[in-house]
Amino acid sequence: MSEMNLESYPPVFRQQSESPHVQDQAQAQSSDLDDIAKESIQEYDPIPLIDLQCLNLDELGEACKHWGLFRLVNHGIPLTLLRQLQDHSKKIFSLSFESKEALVISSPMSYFWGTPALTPSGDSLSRGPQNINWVEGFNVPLGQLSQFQAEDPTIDSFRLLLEEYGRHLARIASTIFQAMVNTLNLNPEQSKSYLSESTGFIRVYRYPQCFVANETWGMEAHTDSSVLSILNQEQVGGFEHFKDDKWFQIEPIPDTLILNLGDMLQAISNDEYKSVKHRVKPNKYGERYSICYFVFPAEGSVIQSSKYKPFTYSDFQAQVQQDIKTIGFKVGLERFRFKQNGSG
Ligand SMILES: O=C(O)CCC(=O)C(=O)O
Ligand SMILES: [Fe+2]
Repeated sequence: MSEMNLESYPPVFRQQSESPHVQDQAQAQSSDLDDIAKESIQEYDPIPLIDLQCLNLDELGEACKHWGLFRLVNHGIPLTLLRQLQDHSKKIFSLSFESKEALVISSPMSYFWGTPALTPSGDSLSRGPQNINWVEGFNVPLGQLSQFQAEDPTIDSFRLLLEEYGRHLARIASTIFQAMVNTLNLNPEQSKSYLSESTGFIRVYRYPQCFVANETWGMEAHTDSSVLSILNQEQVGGFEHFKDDKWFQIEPIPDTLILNLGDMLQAISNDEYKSVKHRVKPNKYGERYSICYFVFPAEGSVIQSSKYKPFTYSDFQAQVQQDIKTIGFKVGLERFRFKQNGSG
């Protein structure tokens, strides 16, 4: 078992054994989890591989249509940058819980735990204790980073690494999106506003070691609201995707990226491509780290689709936030789908 630095964990995650408090929370969730766990397949699924240096549009189209995600290689991010960012993230997560809270005060970044659902300003959306997700993270709106100079050297070098990483991710997302516009035969002019680099943000996550790993989620099943999401998971796996009514694990392969299609892309593609359902399993034996990038349509850009009422990403986000607050979960695209005619 790895050594734990409990002081660095948000208090809710500090139990070293199954305390009654955690058991209560876990029991509230367990019937849901039991249902899902039964379907879970404990084997790795070889997801499609896409080479960014020689993009094959047919393979890209197939991966988007049938999988909703793929592994990206030859992405052009210097491995030293990736390592530095991973090492720096670990260092920051190992600080005490209180220091992490203090670190982001008066910065555009926010620190959160227990849920990945945040308000547009980066605060956790309040949720009941029964759906605590075993995760903590930093939310980093890339567009606001350059105006911000931190006095604290730890956070300032973190900022510089994130900015550089963000530029690479923006390049990768634009290249892939452009290729998708071609495979889908979308109007290139209209599609320009469907992906805006300035909307990009990064989430750096740590999934604390978890002693009730069979009874809770690192991150519960969801689809991303983005156009595209690009993630890097370190050695400890736990990322799973849903395909053909089954859950599959995705093997962590160092230096590769996983690209997920989000809800906005599903709408833009008239449901030709699907946003992929995924989740993260917590780990009993060690901590898991991941770095995820999300990118969205330009502010005010109206998504025109044959399947959905015209809407902007802000309309979508407002609806998601309202649903999480009122009914406890995201309904997503179904809120915007045209009603079908007839009785069928
Ligand atoms: O941590 C991961 O690997 C996935 C995170 C994720 O799915 C999300 O932030 O939407
Ligand atoms: Fe996600």
